Amino acid sequence: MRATGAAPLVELDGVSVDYRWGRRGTRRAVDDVGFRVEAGATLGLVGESGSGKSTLAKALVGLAPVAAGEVRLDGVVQDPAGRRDRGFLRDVQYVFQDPNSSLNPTRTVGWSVAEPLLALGDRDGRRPGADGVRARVADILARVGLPADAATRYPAQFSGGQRQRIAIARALVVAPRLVVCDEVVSALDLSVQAQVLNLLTELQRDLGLAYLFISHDLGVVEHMASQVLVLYRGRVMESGAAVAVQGAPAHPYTQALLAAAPVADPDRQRARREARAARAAAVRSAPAPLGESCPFTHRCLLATDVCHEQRPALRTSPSGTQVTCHRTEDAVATLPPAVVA
Ligand SMILES: Nc1ncnc2c1ncn2[C@@H]1O[C@H](COP(=O)(O)OP(=O)(O)OP(=O)(O)O)[C@@H](O)[C@H]1O
Repeated sequence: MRATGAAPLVELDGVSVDYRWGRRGTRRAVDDVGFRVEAGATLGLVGESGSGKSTLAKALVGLAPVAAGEVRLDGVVQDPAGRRDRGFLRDVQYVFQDPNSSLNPTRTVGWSVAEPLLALGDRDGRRPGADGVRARVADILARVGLPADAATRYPAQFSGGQRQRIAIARALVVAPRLVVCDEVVSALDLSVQAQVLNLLTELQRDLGLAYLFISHDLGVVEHMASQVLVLYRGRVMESGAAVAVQGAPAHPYTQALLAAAPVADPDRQRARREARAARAAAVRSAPAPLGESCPFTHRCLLATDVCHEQRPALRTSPSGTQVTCHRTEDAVATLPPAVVA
């Protein structure tokens, strides 16, 4: 492991993740993606289901193995196989879409919130005594807006929004510096979503937290993040300041996401047909690799031969974002007024 000077809090550089596919094959879920998150800042990760958002975040925290590239915390390169030391696990916490995945239904809320503190200890590596743990749990539950007696009750006695607050408290009890928020409001009603988003904003202001904020909804991401990274099929489509990506999207995929227009996906239809054929032959094989083309080609109204033949490099778009698109000049020129406004 090595440290580099004046490093960002978290940095991923050219990260790829492969999952096992069939007996011997692998499937690339994230392909050469990089980003950085500075202390106290929020980076939004956006893309439709299956675009690799969670996989990328899991590569950060060591839950998905890194096949290529580097994950760094404070400039220190992390183990590609996923081992993380206690310091990392305190510094970087993960909140999932479903709070039930981190809350034990048979244990009190106080127990679930205290557990990471007991497992990881304080910053000095020591476990606080019983009184210290109780005080910390009470403080953190109050911070997330739960009543004082919440610690003695069970998860089932709370609403979905309150359970997500408990999951956030559980992440915060070890005083992390960055919290991965993975679709944390997707399962909540709209009014409860707004309350939880406001809570996250307040916590960031009060505690100086950084967030990696994951959502399929560009509107929600823009509300939370100053910087945005748009993923599709494991690759970066566009990145930049949230206002620029939202206000003048320079990639046809970002434009489609914003317009929320249902776009036919021949890629998926083809993949389904191939899967059916493979099942029929009782042979499992990896899907055709993306190869040297733009992965959005088959859904893109602007695609030409070059899009099928050459993988677009990351470059600056006319609207100032970073984009991987051969046709970005035309994409920006043809922005519908509703998107530009
Ligand atoms: N453990 C796994 N083994 C094999 N393939 C996986 C695994 N986890 C995810 N994948 C595949 O990797 C790709 C990216 O999945 P990922 O969950 O990262 O996407 P996502 O953008 O977070 O989508 P969602 O919002 O639906 O979770 C998908 O094709 C998915 O099927």
